Amino acid sequence: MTPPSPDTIYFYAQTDPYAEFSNFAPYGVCFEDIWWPTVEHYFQAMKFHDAAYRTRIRRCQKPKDAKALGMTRKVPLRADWEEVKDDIMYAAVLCKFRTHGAPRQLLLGTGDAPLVENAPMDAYWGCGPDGLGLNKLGRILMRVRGELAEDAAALKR
Ligand SMILES: Nc1c(N[C@@H]2O[C@H](COP(=O)(O)O)[C@@H](O)[C@H]2O)[nH]c(=O)[nH]c1=O
Repeated sequence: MTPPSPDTIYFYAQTDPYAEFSNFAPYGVCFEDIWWPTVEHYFQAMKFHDAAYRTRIRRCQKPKDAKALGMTRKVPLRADWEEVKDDIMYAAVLCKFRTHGAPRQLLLGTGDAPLVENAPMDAYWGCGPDGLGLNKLGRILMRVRGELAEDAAALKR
């Protein structure tokens, strides 16, 4: 990844600005009539075909607990996870921002600013320890921002 520009917006912890952009933020999503407390709960549960284990993840009090259950390899990971995980994340993040007005307005208000998940240990979804990670979550947020701007423009037509 190229180095960040000066107007880059970083997000990660729930105690930092733009916490609403994190998958740990308390904005639920609904898929197939089932409500998930956060994007993180949904994303972690989708790693597994085991319905009971998915439910266990959904019932976690906190997203960090959902993530911990999702990190286990005692329950088999679905075989196609690496192929489907980006699409699952995109669908969940889009659903979150279409469902909840407050984070949607915050996201639309960032204009064209680059968005980066400042995750120190994650060079896939975030920028990783050296800041040069793939930042897939930030990229998804920028794509979702474009979709939301189109939604808003269509409403005005
Ligand atoms: N925000 C945030 C994290 N980042 C989130 O972790 C998820 C990646 O999970 P996995 O693909 O299983 O490694 C993804 O949703 C990413 O945004 N991790 C944390 O431990 N704490 C946090 O506050």
